[in-house]
Amino acid sequence: MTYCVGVTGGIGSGKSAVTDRLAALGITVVDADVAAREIVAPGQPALDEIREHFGPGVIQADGNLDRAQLRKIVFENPKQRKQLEAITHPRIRDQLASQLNSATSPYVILASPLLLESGQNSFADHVVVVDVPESVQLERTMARDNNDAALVEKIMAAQLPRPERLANADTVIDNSGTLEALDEQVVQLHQTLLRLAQQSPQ
Ligand SMILES: CC(C)(COP(=O)(O)OP(=O)(O)OC[C@H]1O[C@@H](n2cnc3c(N)ncnc32)[C@H](O)[C@@H]1O)[C@@H](O)C(=O)NCCC(=O)NCCS
Ligand SMILES: Nc1ncnc2c1ncn2[C@@H]1O[C@H](COP(=O)(O)OP(=O)(O)OP(=O)(O)O)[C@@H](O)[C@H]1O
Repeated sequence: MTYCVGVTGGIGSGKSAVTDRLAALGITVVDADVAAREIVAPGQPALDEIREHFGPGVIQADGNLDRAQLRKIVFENPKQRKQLEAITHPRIRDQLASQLNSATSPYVILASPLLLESGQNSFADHVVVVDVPESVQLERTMARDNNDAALVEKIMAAQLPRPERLANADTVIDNSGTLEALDEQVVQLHQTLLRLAQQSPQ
């Protein structure tokens, strides 16, 4: 398999800001949030299981998952979140494996908010953590998603605490500054990853 770089970070830390820039440099980005949507598309078995477990109230009239409804249920109740993860995570993992296997760029990115929590880091040869203080995570996520602070805090509480995430990093990208400061770090990161990928015995 192509040299795999896991990119993680809490909600709103700037994973997409980093991976969009790497994609623009020609690197294939496999995204767990995208895979999570693909495996619950209408007609997929995971959507039927979600309907059976959570009831018809989490399905919209057009047959798509009512994400806002399910979001409220699972982040209010850790037991329900675990049930949803039991349905989705094995399928997300299979989807990621198949997408990673078909990548042909010099290295491949696996972007995932739950890289460490869900064991997806077993795919990764190198782990990059995109890091900001929790106050910045909260502020940027609220500005982006129009969610209230209480919900964002509950989502953050369902993810690894910042010190534990940082303890698992091979490289840390500090995204507390401007997007220009991020650009500079990403250019350097790309050079480092090209070198590591080239050195890696495949
Ligand atoms: C609950 C759902 C329907 C809410 O959908 P919504 O469109 O509002 O959010 P989206 O999927 O874009 O996720 C937004 C962010 O929430 C966080 N998040 C999502 N699921 C989880 C989870 N199970 N635990 C902790 N944080 C999570 C991530 O930071 C993610 O980037 C959805 O997040 C979901 O199906 N989650 C379970 C699958 C999963 O774990 N996905 C994360 C990638 S592995
Ligand atoms: N350095 C920065 N300065 C200002 N805004 C930023 C910066 N980096 C990212 N943002 C903005 O913060 C928000 C969160 O960033 P982004 O969507 O990249 O995070 P993410 O880690 O991918 O989030 P999620 O886990 O929810 O998918 C976005 O609106 C993005 O445009």
